[in-house]
Amino acid sequence: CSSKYVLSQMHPMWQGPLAVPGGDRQSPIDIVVRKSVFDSELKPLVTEYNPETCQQIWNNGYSFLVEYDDTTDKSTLKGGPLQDKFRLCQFHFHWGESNAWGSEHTVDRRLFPAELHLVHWNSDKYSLFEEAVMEDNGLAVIGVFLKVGKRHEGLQKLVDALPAIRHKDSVVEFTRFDPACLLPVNIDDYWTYHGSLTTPPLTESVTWIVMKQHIEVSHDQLAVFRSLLFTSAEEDVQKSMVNNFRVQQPLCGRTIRSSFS
Ligand SMILES: NS(=O)(=O)c1ncc[nH]1
Ligand SMILES: [Zn+2]
Repeated sequence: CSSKYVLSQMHPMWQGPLAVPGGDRQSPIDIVVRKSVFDSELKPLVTEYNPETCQQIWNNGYSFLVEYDDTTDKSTLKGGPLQDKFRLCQFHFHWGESNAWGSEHTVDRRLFPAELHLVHWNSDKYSLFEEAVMEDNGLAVIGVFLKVGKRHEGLQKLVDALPAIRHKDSVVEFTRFDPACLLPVNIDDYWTYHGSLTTPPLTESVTWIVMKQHIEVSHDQLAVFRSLLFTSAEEDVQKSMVNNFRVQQPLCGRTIRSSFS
């Protein structure tokens, strides 16, 4: 599936090139439900997250990341489509300037106001994220759609920390946060496919696991996400951190499997 470089004026460079030369398993994509294939061999996902491994929250100039200590197998993911054990290293979100869009993946073209990504790397095969990120089976990212509705009590601790990291490269200590509280009630129903990171280095090393069930956050909670800035404190022009999602990529004949029929 050949790809061409097309850089539009409005294309923010943080997204990296719109297309990766020779990339035939890029993300994000639209999940066409009726074209997904039920795979009865897919197992339930097993997450074992230890809140004690939560370390900091920071603004990296395109999203905010909650980072975990991944020097030991304390917060892990296994099962589902995965053969190995994966270690949680961080989670972050993508969102829009309005509630009408913001997610990276879509379901039958349906957009959600935001999407959570929990990023894990294969600690059975590799010893560092930086190593795993270059390998086919190196990463596993859980995607969870966010809808605007009732306030998410577990998210509020994170929302309250955001004003302290408004600018790019700001970081604050953030501890004892259990990312399991951000997962939907039902994590047995998901779609899975082989894809890539959606931000640089865009490497094709991700087993994507996109949850069918969304979580709800309040309008006000999402508004605080939008109060973050892409820009550092020194820059003259401050740009609000919104629409930090990548454009969708060609499926290139890939099959999306579902864990449910
Ligand atoms: N958005 S993503 O989860 O594909 C990602 N994680 C790290 C870099 N990019
Ligand atoms: Zn992401």
